[in-house]
Amino acid sequence: MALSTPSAFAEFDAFTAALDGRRPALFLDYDGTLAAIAPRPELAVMPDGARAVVRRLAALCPVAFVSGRDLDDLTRMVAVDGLVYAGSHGFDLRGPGLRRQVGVEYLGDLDTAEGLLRDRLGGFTGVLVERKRFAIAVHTRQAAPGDKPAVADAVRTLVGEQPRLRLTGGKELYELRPDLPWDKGRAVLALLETLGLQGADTLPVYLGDDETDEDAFRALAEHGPSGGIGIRVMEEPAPTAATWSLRDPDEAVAFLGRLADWLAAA
Ligand SMILES: O=P(O)(O)OC[C@H]1O[C@H](O[C@H]2O[C@H](CO)[C@@H](O)[C@H](O)[C@H]2O)[C@H](O)[C@@H](O)[C@@H]1O
Repeated sequence: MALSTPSAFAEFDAFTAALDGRRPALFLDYDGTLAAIAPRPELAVMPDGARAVVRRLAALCPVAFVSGRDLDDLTRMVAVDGLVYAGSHGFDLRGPGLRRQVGVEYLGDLDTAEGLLRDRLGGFTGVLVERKRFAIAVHTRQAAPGDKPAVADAVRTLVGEQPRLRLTGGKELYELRPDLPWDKGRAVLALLETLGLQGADTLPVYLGDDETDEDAFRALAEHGPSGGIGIRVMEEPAPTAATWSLRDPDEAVAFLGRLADWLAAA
């Protein structure tokens, strides 16, 4: 686990040298990576400038979004046609000629858990239960600080009662998802295979900011002969399996713009 990683923006020439003549296949996280963190999910809007850069890049190399958001929500927020989108942390995939859902047999478990969470957490002001097709997020960003330990206890108790689901974390949230060996990393590897991007001429590059993105960084670090590059978006150095970093979503957009210029000139 690296603690300090070079900036892919400040050291852009070194970053492009690491591509080693290969075309990047870009995998982009949404919240905290291209959209700044906001008080509520619907307020985390991707700037038009970011959308324009994504459109430019999509004409130059493969681009996919991989997010914890619900697939339809993610697709609506990004609003760029023709891309591959993976929602619910990679359980729900859609793109041109592509449709795959992992864990359909867990939808009933998620429905049950959602009902119980809404019942048990309804008394906590500011706690938001967000249902995605293949995951449930419990947001505590707007909760009273004094309520947060009780919310955490309630979530953990419920997960203990639902052995077919597992708990993951994130920025001011708890998430329940099918207890399957599937995550953003496995979804990215599956996409590389499905989209025919495993050739020696392509290098996967994943941008993300959160603990669920670490699954993708690890998967790419361990990925076959061609490997892959992880870029963690983070304001402070933190342990990460990524090998490069960017400071915040603004810098991520600036980096992607520079990458688009570089690819267009190449
Ligand atoms: O995989 P991502 O695209 O990074 O999605 C992870 C979660 O992002 C959203 O929650 C986070 O962003 C919210 C808006 O900025 C913020 O209010 C919240 O505290 C963050 O945890 C989204 O709502 C979740 O469904 C995603 O799983």
